[in-house]
Amino acid sequence: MKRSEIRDLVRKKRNALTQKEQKLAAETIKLNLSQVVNGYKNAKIALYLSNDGELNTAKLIELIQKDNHEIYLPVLHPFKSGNLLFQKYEKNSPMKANRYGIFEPELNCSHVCPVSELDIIFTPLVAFDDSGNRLGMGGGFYDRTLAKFYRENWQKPQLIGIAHNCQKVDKLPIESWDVPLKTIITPEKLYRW
Ligand SMILES: Nc1nc2c(c(=O)[nH]1)N(C=O)[C@@H](CNc1ccc(C(=O)N[C@@H](CCC(=O)O)C(=O)O)cc1)CN2
Ligand SMILES: Nc1ncnc2c1ncn2[C@@H]1O[C@H](COP(=O)(O)OP(=O)(O)OP(=O)(O)O)[C@@H](O)[C@H]1O
Repeated sequence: MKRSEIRDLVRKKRNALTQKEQKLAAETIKLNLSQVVNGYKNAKIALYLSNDGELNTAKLIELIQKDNHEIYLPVLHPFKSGNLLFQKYEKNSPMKANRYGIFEPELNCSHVCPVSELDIIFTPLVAFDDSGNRLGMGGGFYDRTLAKFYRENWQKPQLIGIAHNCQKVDKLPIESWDVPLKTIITPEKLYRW
């Protein structure tokens, strides 16, 4: 199957999850989330606001904030097209919908954190495979933003994918620019490669 076909198929699957299934997934994944965040103190953690049937991250963000970590959200880069910035998110941060209808903090350069200073980036994904390869929404945003940091034994930030169990496929066709993940959490399992 082509990447675009897998993307369409898995997006349909996750959008077909019922509200009850979504709620259960968001509750169940908390344990695996705690496993990967445990050990960090006052960390800088990038997450994202869910869209398109993604596992709902609202409660996960609250959980992480309660533990005294700082939360950062992706903001579409205003002039470096296809790249992301990560900006601090607090309860009262002014927000606006981006061109995909996803809410992001209103750009304020003094609240932007360089990628190299983030401890963890939780990435959204559409599909993942047995080897930790990741397929996203097709914008190349995370791949482009992380490309300059990616090398063997890269330690920080730790990249962790979040997905529903139904987003796993056997094998993804990979491209040279794909940044693989070493950790993915689903409600069912914590994958490490
Ligand atoms: N929750 C969340 N936030 C995220 C991402 C994500 O995958 N999930 N992104 C991860 O990179 C970036 C946004 N990337 C996105 C890329 C495409 C579409 C999308 O809905 N595409 C439409 C076509 C829209 C159009 O071009 O007008 C579609 O495919 O139906 C959404 C987000 C940054 N923020
Ligand atoms: N490091 C990079 N440099 C330049 N172009 C890139 C880079 N990474 C990805 N792209 C471009 O972005 C486009 C989309 O890539 P791809 O389909 O892999 O995105 P994705 O992983 O699904 O999306 P995302 O990372 O936003 O979740 C491709 O046309 C690719 O050429």
